[in-house]
Amino acid sequence: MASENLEGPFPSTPLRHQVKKRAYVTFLAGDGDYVKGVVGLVKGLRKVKTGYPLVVAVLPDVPELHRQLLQAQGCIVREIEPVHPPENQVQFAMAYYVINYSKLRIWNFVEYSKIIYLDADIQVYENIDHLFDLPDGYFYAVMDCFCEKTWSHSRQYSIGYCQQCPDKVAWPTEMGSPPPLYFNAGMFVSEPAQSTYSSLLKTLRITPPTPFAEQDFLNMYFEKIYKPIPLVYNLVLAMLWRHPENVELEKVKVVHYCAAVT
Ligand SMILES: O=c1ccn([C@@H]2O[C@H](COP(=O)(O)OP(=O)(O)O)[C@@H](O)[C@H]2O)c(=O)[nH]1
Ligand SMILES: OC[C@H]1O[C@H](O[C@@H]2[C@@H](O)[C@H](O)[C@@H](O)[C@H](O)[C@@H]2O)[C@H](O)[C@@H](O)[C@H]1O
Repeated sequence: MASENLEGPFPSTPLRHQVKKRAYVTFLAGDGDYVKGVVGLVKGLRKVKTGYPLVVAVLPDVPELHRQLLQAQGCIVREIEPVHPPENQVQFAMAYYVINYSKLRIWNFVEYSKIIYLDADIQVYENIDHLFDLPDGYFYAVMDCFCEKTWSHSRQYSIGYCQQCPDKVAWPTEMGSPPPLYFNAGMFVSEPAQSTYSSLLKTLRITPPTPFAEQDFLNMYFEKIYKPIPLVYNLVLAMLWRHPENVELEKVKVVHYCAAVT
């Protein structure tokens, strides 16, 4: 007997009566070790007794064996097509990050009313399901840090300014307004919607790539509705040595083992 589809939505149910669901989402590309990160992520979410599934958005190059491994761990595996930045301009983004534009596909997961996105190099140590109850209509994420060498291309880095300690080196008035608050795109809370998804892709087509690829793009796109949440929800490791005064380790719920340090 075919396994019963318990996932829904069920075609016979009129849309207005379908219960919109919530899910954690991560992104997986290639046949390398990131799949181990996803296994660690789903085990961590299970250990903290989350009430929601983990959906893994996989690019076509993720091997069947890795997909089966993730399904065996209870993940919902959904194949997505890559998203490419505007033609012939990809050189403006750091090559390592271009693959991450494909994260934009998750706004098309419209069977979910709200998602919490987590990179595969993230581990969850305490339950964060309550973030799903944050007010709708905003984009929630943790502020990033500009002090790593990966930021050496930026004005912030050149003058030693960081939003994590805005009083240490003040933004010079002669350089105009300080940059808007900037989030790390390895963890965020957002609401998939067809309108948002279409607008993201349409806007991307006319937006030249920049060093941090989709992270820069998402910061620009969601700037007006971005709401910072405490760093306990996405402790980027570099914060430990760049801004230890901002870290209360015993309160940290989510740790992000960013590329620059792994
Ligand atoms: O080859 C890759 C590169 C990236 N990713 C996914 O994209 C996320 C962001 O990339 P990365 O972790 O390298 O960025 P970081 O936060 O470390 O700068 C990863 O966590 C994975 O979920 C992937 O699956 N395969
Ligand atoms: O494609 C751009 C990426 O930008 C972010 O990673 C960066 C950022 O955190 C910098 O501030 C660090 O200096 C750097 O090491 C780190 O790789 C996101 O975590 C990742 O998911 C992805 O969006």
